[in-house]
Amino acid sequence: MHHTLELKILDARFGSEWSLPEYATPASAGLDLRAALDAPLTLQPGDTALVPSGLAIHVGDPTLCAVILPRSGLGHKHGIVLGNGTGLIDADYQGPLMISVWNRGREAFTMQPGDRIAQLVVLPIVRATLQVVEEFETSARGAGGFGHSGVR
Ligand SMILES: O=c1ccn([C@H]2C[C@H](O)[C@@H](COP(=O)(O)OP(=O)(O)OP(=O)(O)O)O2)c(=O)[nH]1
Ligand SMILES: [Mg+2]
Repeated sequence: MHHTLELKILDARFGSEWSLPEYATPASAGLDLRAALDAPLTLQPGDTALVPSGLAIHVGDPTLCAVILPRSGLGHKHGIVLGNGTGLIDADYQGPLMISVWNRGREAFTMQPGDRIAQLVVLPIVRATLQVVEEFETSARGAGGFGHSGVR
């Protein structure tokens, strides 16, 4: 599936110092987002900062959304993940794309302006109509959950 994503450049360093987000390989799902910072920013363990991406996107199509996800290497090796777990970008959002960066690790971490700190993924969305019922049709799982089937 392909979508043309409208993008506004909010930070003039894109196009000169920094390249725009791009897919690293022909089958990559994520577009890396940069920290559009004016100066290096150090996050102490446990700290969170709302970092501008320097970009705005308009997904437009209500059957799509975008999500901001951690980068694996930063998340696993340095504990740099997202303060909101996953950032959900609604298809009608047109404001600045912001990245909530959380240092869940045990050591301070410094971001430099332009560092690729998270990634953007465009996903299909099913919008549901809620239908109130008294009973559900019986399913194989029923109400079992939260590990009720054990680990082996
Ligand atoms: O990591 C994120 C998460 C959200 N957003 C923007 C896009 C999204 O469409 C909007 C609202 O996000 P969400 O609905 O998750 O936050 P909320 O706390 O419910 O705010 P609102 O009351 O504006 O919906 O904020 C970002 O820029 N970065
Ligand atoms: Mg909301």
